[in-house]
Amino acid sequence: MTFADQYNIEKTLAEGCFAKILLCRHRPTNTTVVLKAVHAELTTIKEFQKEFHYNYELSHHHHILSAYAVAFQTKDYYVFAMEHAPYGDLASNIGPNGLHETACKQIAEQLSSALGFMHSKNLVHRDLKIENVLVFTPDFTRVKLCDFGATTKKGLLVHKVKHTWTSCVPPEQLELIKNERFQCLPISDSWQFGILLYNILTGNPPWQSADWVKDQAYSNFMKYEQRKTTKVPDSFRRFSPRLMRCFRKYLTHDPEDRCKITEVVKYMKDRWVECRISASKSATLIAPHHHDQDSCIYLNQREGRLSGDESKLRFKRMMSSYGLDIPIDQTMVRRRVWDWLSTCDGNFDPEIESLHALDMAQ
Ligand SMILES: Nc1ncnc2c1ncn2[C@@H]1O[C@H](COP(=O)(O)OP(=O)(O)OP(=O)(O)O)[C@@H](O)[C@H]1O
Repeated sequence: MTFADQYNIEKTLAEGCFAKILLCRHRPTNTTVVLKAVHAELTTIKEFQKEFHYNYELSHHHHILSAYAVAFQTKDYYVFAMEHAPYGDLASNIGPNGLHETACKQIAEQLSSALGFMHSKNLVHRDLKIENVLVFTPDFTRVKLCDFGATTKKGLLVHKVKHTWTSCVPPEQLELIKNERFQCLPISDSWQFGILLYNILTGNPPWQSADWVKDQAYSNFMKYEQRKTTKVPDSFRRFSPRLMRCFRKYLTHDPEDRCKITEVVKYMKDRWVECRISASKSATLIAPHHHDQDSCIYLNQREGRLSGDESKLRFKRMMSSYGLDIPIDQTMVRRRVWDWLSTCDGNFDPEIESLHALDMAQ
């Protein structure tokens, strides 16, 4: 058939090398659907049927994208229909500094449930990344796993997934030579889950590739994970010891030691991100006693990407959003910030902290 027989194409949501994702209105039922149109030249009908079949059969899980019982072929495409995710994918929802801890916990819980369900059916997703998680509510209380193009039965021999980020490839697969096949196992999803968790918490993957020879960030983490050093890698220093324990289990270099996908549920009641103020060399760790995580601020972040002027501007904007408008009475500001910080932590000692950030506002 042709698209025009039954569908009005309203928008192209995404277009990759292999497929187009189209937002459409199905005229006979007047419903909005998304059509995944896979280039017939670039895939086999068997591969298309496999993706559609897995997606459709897994659809009844609350956190797996629903595919409808609709598949057809046009001149150029194999097509199947699915529900529309109104807020797009996770990649387009994460800012440069990642998401709030509460949102990350919700996402982690939902995805571990979806992947745990797949693993219970002896299926491995194999392409878990932020682009393959769709958002249904703006507060992330409903997200769903999508793209079952690489999904494979546990134990089958497979090639590496093509067209994915190197940061998502588990170390045991990086080490393979070209075209070498390996056994498909659920622990590769566990690895990708660990990477995704870091990615949503910080806005970036933890390293470029899990190659301990070429990638310093990975090599640092691997030494820590294998207890060759107690030094927490810089890029993980914002996390609590409990979350570090969890990361160690997901991102273990040796696949045999890697945890099951659902391990993360054991860490839901723990604090994940610690509140650090690294304004001076004697940076104090401030762990608020209450659970209002919005009160966590990172002043003068080590990884800060802003130039001095941008930081000043941003800081001024932040102060004015708290009612401290410019021109600022610095003594007054300092006193109010001290007061606020001491309510966060009884141990806070204003003598020790220089709060360099305040000087930036001057
Ligand atoms: N049902 C949907 N609702 C809204 N957006 C969607 C939907 N399905 C897919 N998308 C968007 O389209 C993008 C690509 O979808 P999908 O991963 O299924 O295609 P793909 O060609 O297999 O991609 P790739 O091979 O690059 O992983 C998603 O990252 C998402 O942004």
